Amino acid sequence: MQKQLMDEATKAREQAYVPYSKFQVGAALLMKDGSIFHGANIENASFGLTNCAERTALYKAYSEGNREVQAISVIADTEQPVSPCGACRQVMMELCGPDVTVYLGSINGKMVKTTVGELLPGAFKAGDMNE
Ligand SMILES: O=c1ccn([C@H]2C[C@H](O)[C@@H](CO)O2)c(=O)[nH]1
Ligand SMILES: [Zn+2]
Repeated sequence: MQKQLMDEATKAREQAYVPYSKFQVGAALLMKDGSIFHGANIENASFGLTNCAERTALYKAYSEGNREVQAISVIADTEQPVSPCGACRQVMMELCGPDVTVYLGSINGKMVKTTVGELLPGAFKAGDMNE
């Protein structure tokens, strides 16, 4: 299962639009109904507008009306398994919750299995806001 989901993320990575960093990242979501969503990083000349692979995949799934994420995989050309940025960790927490499995990989074959909660302990949540 994890190998298959990593393969899906590897496929997604090919669609990265990365004229600035040349750093391709792919993500894949396995939904509870068995369907797969793909995401790649999409950069912009205004660098801050860049969207990471993880958020691309999550926004695609939500936009298509599928909110039931079972597992996430992310892959890039890194020495160690790729580490999602803070923004993606925050979005994963809100859209998936802490218990969803996350597979982080490198194209060199290294992989770690973690969870959204482990990636963002002490996350800020909607319930933290006072009325
Ligand atoms: O987990 C990560 C880390 C980085 N990036 C992208 C953002 C940018 O396009 C490039 C360099 O930061 O990699 C992702 O998509 N996901
Ligand atoms: Zn990110």
